Amino acid sequence: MVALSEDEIRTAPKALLHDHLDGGLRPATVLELADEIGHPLPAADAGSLARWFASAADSGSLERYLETFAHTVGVMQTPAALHRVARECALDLAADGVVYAEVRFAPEQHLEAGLTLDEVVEAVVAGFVDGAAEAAAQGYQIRVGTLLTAMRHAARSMEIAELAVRHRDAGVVGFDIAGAEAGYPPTRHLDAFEYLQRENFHFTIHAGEAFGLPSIWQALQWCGADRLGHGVRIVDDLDLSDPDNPKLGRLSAYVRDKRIPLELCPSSNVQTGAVASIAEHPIGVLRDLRFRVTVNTDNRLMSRTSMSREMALLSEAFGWGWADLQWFTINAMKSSFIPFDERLVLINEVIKPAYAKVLGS
Ligand SMILES: O=c1[nH]cnc2c1ncn2[C@@H]1O[C@H](CO)[C@@H](O)[C@H]1O
Ligand SMILES: [Zn+2]
Repeated sequence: MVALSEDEIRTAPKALLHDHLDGGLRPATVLELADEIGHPLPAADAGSLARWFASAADSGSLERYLETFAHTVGVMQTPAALHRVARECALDLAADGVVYAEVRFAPEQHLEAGLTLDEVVEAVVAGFVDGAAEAAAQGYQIRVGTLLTAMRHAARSMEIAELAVRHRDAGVVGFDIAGAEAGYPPTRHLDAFEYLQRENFHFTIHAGEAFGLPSIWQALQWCGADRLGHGVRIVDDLDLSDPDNPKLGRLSAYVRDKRIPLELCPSSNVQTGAVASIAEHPIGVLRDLRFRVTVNTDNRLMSRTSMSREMALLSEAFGWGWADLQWFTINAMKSSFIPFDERLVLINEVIKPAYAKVLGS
């Protein structure tokens, strides 16, 4: 089968659950914002800056990959800058054919110029709303939900969880923890997760990316995560020695039985060394075993990618076609943090009719 191209995939509706606001800036915007505040950058034009982000992030280590965020977070410190980045994010995702996106960022990293946590959230949510409205005027439909992230090495998760709940009726649909995984287990933030559960709120946890099964187990069985950010190391709990008879361990069986969504991010995993190549990415076996797999971008700037590109890479590596892409898209919608009836509208009125056309039925 001929692989689907990025251009073909761009025309189909897609849903994205794992995308970092501070990992998706346009290179030209980083340059302009840095210029305004005198933030020193490692490159002087948009082309070289784009290459710098990609190659610096290509380090094989999550810790070194994360160092590149100093140059995006550094220029996102005012309401105007936050609004601009969020607005452009909505526009860029919409132009890529993304109809539903949950975009995350860590408010605690945007306080350097004196903003309050609430002001940071308000600027970002307003940027998403304005970007989505502009996209609609250009003929692209997109809905963007905001996830608030707490940094796992820091100690503000309870405050950020309360911030998320405070803004739940104004665009914030979930909570997350991110940052270096090794040495910072999810249980460090147990009070925040228990609070969110009492509030009937939704959260995902970055787990099973740079560290393995214990992190996934804690995220689910101690913290009660609704989804796993990455979760790719769940393959360590599969016995694939007999290809005709794959065996699931207790944890991987639980993840599959409970339909726990895996927010897989193929290109990001190759850059941080979590997997060797797209072709060897466990998404192939996880999809075959019918885990609740979703495809995501993680950081479009650092990976020079988009939803269409991630799906094109997978189509090429695994021979996947429109039916597979529809399955990933519906999986993502089913796993989203917006209300059930709103998910159904997107699935039945936007996603299924568009795929029915390309599938020729
Ligand atoms: O793949 C990842 N794993 C863990 N942390 C990440 C990843 N990508 C980005 N961030 C972290 O999340 C923060 C908020 O968006 C970013 O500033 C970055 O430090
Ligand atoms: Zn991430």
